[in-house]
Amino acid sequence: MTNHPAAAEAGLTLNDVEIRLGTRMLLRLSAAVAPGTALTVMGPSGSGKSSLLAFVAGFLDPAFTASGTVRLDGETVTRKPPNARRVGLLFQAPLLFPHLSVRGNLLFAIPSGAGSRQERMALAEAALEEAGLDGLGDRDPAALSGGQQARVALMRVLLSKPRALLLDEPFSSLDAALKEQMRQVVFAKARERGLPVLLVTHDPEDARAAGGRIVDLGT
Ligand SMILES: Nc1ncnc2c1ncn2[C@@H]1O[C@H](COP(=O)(O)OP(=O)(O)OP(=O)(O)O)[C@@H](O)[C@H]1O
Repeated sequence: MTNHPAAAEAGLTLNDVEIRLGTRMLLRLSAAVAPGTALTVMGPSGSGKSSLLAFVAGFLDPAFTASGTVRLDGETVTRKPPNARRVGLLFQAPLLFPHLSVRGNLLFAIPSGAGSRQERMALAEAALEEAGLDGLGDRDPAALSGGQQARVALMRVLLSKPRALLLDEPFSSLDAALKEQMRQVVFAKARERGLPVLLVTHDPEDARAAGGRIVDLGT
């Protein structure tokens, strides 16, 4: 059997990533995040956590200078535009489109070319069911609870078939019980789908739930 180099490098790889703001070195990081595992990045406010996610996703503000490489499943994407990278982002707020129904939000995420309209509808329905949201497809996102909105946001990002999940304080707006529930759901689904996760958080409980390595930019 041939040992294909790309296969040996499944997941998200950061090589010698350096991000500077003017003359200030914000961060230096090399890491390999295997499919279904997580890397948690912690550190004080202003240490560059969100900038790291922006660099990996391809939309780092030009105020920063960055070097190093980002690889996804062996493909170097450092110079590719965000849409060609196929990474999925989840932020503190669910950021659902308010003018689309819940189903519309899910359909919007499905890559073009993912089958007929009927097949796409079936994917959206399956996602609603998987998230325990059956029967809520016609609602406006604003008519859902915070926990339900968070689950729509998660299913929307998973339907986009990302090669990695980038999470920026994804649970911080949820109350304690929901927070724990969403942690379980998000990391279980990432493991199930074999997605590498890059998590930025202030909360050690998020890091615990994610498992895997923790990098502290403050030390
Ligand atoms: N567009 C920008 N132009 C100039 N400076 C910026 C810009 N965005 C962020 N910064 C600065 O860059 C530094 C790193 O910001 P970043 O948001 O990456 O930190 P962070 O660790 O995610 O912080 P927090 O935990 O508060 O979200 C901060 O000093 C911030 O003020």
